[in-house]
Amino acid sequence: MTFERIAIIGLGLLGGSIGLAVRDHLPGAVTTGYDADPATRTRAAERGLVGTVCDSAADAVREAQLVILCVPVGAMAEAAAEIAPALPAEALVSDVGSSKEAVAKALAAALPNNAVIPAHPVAGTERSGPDAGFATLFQQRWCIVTPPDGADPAKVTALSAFWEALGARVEIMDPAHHDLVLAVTSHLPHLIAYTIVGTADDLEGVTQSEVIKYSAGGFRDFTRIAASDPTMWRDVFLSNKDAVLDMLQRFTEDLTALQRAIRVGDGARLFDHFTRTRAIRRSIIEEGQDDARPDFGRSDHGS
Ligand SMILES: NC(=O)c1ccc[n+]([C@@H]2O[C@H](COP(=O)([O-])OP(=O)(O)OC[C@H]3O[C@@H](n4cnc5c(N)ncnc54)[C@H](O)[C@@H]3O)[C@@H](O)[C@H]2O)c1
Ligand SMILES: O=C(O)C(=O)C[C@]1(C(=O)O)C=C[C@@H](O)C=C1
Repeated sequence: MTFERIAIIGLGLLGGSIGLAVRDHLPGAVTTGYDADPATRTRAAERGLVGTVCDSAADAVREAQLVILCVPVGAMAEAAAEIAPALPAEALVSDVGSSKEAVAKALAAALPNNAVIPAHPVAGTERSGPDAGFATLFQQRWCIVTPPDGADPAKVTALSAFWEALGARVEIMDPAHHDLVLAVTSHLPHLIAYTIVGTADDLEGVTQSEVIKYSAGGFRDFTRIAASDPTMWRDVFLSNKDAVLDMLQRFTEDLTALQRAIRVGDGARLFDHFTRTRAIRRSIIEEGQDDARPDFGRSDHGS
C-alpha cells in the first residue's frame, strides 16, 4: 500500500517540511493542504509547500488516502472534527504531535469511522510558520509511530514506509511510553530553557543588561530552545502533564543533590557527574543524532 494522494492540515514548520520532502522523495504523489491562517495559506502557495492549497480543511482531504494533521496538539481535536464530514472512509489519518496519548484519544474520538495511527517525527527547530519548513528536516531523524491496539499491520507498514521515504528511521512505540521518554528528552529541556532565560531576563535590571551583552556559549544555546513557539509548547506541557511533572520531580531531586555537592565542596561528586554526562553527549553523536541539519540556525528559515 502506497499513498498517492496526501493531505496536510497545518502548513507551518512540520506540515511545510512534509510537503517539501514529499515533493523531493515521492514525486508521483499529489499533495493538498490547508491552514486555518489565511496569511499562512498564501505563503504556503507561494513557496509551493503542497501542490494545491485549499480554502477549507474539508476540501483538502476530500480525495486523500493519507491525511497528516500538523497543528498544535491542543488543536488536533478541532482539526479532526473539521475534516470528519469530508474524509473518505478508507483514508488513513495520522499526525505529528509532540505528545501521543492525549492526541491519540482525541483523534480516535473525533474520527470513529477511520483508521487513525498517530506518529511523532522527532525532528524540528525553534522556528515556526510557513517559511520555516525545509525538505531535509527528517533525514536520519527518528519517527516514532504509535499504533493503537488492533491497528491494521498493513497500514502501520505503509505509514512507516512513508516516513522512511522521507528519510526518517522508524520506531514503533506504545503512546504512554513515548510520552515518558519524550518528557525527559524534549519536554523537560524546553521547560528548563524557558525557565533559565526568564530568570536571566528578570535579572537584567540588577545586571544592567550585562546578561544579554555577554550571553555567549551556554546561555545562548538555551535562548535558541527558549525561542520555540509559545502555542506549541503550551499545548505540549498541558497535554503531557503527568509525565512532565514526574520527570520534573526527578530533575529537582538531582539538582538538589548537585546543589548540596557545591555547598559542601564535594568536588569528586561534581567531577564524576560531569564525566558521566560528557559520555552521553559522545554516544548521541556516535548514534548519528547530532545536529546534522544544514544551517538550521540560519535566519532564513521562518520566524
Ligand atoms: N516544532 C518542532 O520542533 C516540532 C517537532 C516535531 C513535532 N512537532 C509537532 O508538530 C505540530 C506542528 O508544529 P509546527 O512546529 O509545525 O508548528 P507551526 O506553528 O509552525 O505550524 C502549525 C500550523 O497549524 C495551523 N493551525 C492551527 N490550528 C489549526 C486548525 N485547527 N486547522 C488548520 N490549521 C491550524 C497554524 O496556523 C500553523 O500554521 C505540533 O503538534 C507540534 O507539537 C513540532
Ligand atoms: O531541535 C529543536 O529545536 C527541537 O526542539 C526539536 C524537538 C526536540 O525537542 O528534539 C522539539 C519538539 C519535537 O516534538 C521534536 C523535536
